[in-house]
Amino acid sequence: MFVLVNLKTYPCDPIEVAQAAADVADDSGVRVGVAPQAAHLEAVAETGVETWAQHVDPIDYGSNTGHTLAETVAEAGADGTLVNHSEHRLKLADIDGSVQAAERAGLETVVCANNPEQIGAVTALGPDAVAVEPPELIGGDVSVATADPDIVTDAVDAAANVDEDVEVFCGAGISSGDDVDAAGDLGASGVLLASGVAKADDPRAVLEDLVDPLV
Ligand SMILES: O=C(CO)COP(=O)(O)O
Repeated sequence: MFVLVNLKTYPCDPIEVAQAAADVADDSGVRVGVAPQAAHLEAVAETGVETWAQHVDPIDYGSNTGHTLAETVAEAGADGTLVNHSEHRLKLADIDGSVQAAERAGLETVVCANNPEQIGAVTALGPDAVAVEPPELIGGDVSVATADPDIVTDAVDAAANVDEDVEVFCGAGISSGDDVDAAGDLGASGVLLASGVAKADDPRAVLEDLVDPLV
């Protein structure tokens, strides 16, 4: 299982979380990544943690203002990028362009989607993974695997029907090792989470609990 922590724009210390995630990954052997804001990518990558961007734009070098270029994200030390997060939704053509830009720059890709139908559509674009995150459960305290297990199993089936090589993650409301375990039982090979770590008083303790069933 891959545990990918999206820091969004929460007012946490990205370096503290990144250092804790790097230590927890080292100690447990579990794959743990951190997705900070673009301005924090370089500092987060310097901790040694697997570092992910929250977004890249469907652009190339040149006359683009206020955009995020995949190559610059990779040079800052990122290993991968989210695309089409529910809080940064793109048109299908732009999701395709962002995935292509990420691949051009050597970044791994996780394309997010709201439901199994969208998972099928974005799987066809050939990312490394897709992630189903029901928007109504994001930021809540009930995990998607508990609140709506069918969404996860249907997403796994929808992706497999299009391309069995594309991994399926799930996210929303995940905050404990039990939630990670339940997601794995439903067929997910990774989880995306944010508030459970970013808003925690002790992010290191939450990270340790998240990986506990995987050790
Ligand atoms: O959007 C998410 C991860 O990208 C999920 O957020 P929460 O973990 O806060 O529900």
